[in-house]
Amino acid sequence: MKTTGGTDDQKRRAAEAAVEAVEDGMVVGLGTGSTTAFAIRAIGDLVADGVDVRGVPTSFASRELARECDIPLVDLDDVDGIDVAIDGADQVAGDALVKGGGAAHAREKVVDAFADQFLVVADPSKTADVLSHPVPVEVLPSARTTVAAAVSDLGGDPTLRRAERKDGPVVTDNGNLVLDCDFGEMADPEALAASLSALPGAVEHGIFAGLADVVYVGTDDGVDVTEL
Ligand SMILES: O=C[C@H](O)[C@H](O)[C@H](O)COP(=O)(O)O
Repeated sequence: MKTTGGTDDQKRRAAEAAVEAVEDGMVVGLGTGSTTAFAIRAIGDLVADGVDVRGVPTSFASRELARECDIPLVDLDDVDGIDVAIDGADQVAGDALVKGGGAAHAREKVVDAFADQFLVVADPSKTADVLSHPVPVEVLPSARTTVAAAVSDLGGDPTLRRAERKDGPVVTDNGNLVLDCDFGEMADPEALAASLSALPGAVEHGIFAGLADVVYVGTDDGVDVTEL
């Protein structure tokens, strides 16, 4: 699993604070990543204590971890709604996020946007005044070059994400490729998000603008909570 600049204690504090919002009978969206992993483990502890929670995983990795933690799982098709989704971020600036460092952002966006409450868990290395983290864009394999050209036209610098332990590209859980697109500082993330969403062959991008309800940032001695 990808690691980031924050410490495990910071991530755990943020995750455990967010899990306090999980109540008996809830359907919970299970995000992806090293920070959310602490939340999934804490939800597993609730389940072990007899709390009735059903999880909707956002990736192969979150499904696997939730299974290890004996969290009952359901598909999105099987539920009328999601009460709370808990998910990490690669960068947070106000109510806008960049996600997809683990290439899970397409399914994450479906689950996080559908939830009544989307709780973001992060550490201080993720916070910024303005988003500048490269934006992952999941693309159909056949659209790699056309989307890359369109991203360049939008002022971005696209790089095909390569696997670390395989000679070739990262392939998402949906069988697609990822272009990491560096736009520098994004003055208007919502407008950029709309432009990326309009590109033929771009399945989903990692800008989550206006979706989060609460951001929990774990620090060395507590948690900073921002309600949006
Ligand atoms: O695709 C992965 C997700 O969007 C993650 O939630 C994001 O990359 C943050 O992961 P981490 O908590 O490991 O920094």
